Amino acid sequence: MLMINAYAIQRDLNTWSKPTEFIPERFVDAEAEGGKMLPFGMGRRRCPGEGLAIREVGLVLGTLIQGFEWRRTSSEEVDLTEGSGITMPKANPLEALCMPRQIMVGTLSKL
Ligand code: HEM
Repeated sequence: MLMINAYAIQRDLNTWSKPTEFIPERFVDAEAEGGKMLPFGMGRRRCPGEGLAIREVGLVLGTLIQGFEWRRTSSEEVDLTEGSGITMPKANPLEALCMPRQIMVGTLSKL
């Protein structure tokens, strides 16, 4: 079995500028730097659910943003420290406040 170290590859300073910084713009264009990211693996055993996953993530995130107002629980930045584990969990769980957007209250109350 061949396993690649995606964690190290995706932090390689020869490939990424400021690899540990949150710069979502690098993923806007598949030709840009973000096109080098490997969240679904590579080769014959590459994740077959990639197409579904990409659509699902966009749909879920869009729905949460459309339906709710989101706030941090304090004025401090969200702690993005990495925990240990295969799926790279956060060290500390994310806590956030959410309120239904006024325009969505009618729809949400019917669910
Ligand atoms: C954000 C969501 C997802 C991520 C980040 C992800 C990531 C991965 C990765 C990294 C692998 C290993 C690839 C390799 O060995 O090179 C994998 C394998 C796999 N994924 Fe996903 N995946 C996601 C969602 C899904 C979904 C939605 C499905 C199915 C509906 C799925 C089905 C599979 C299967 C069956 C394999 C094993 C493929 C094989 O061993 O031949 N994944 N996935």
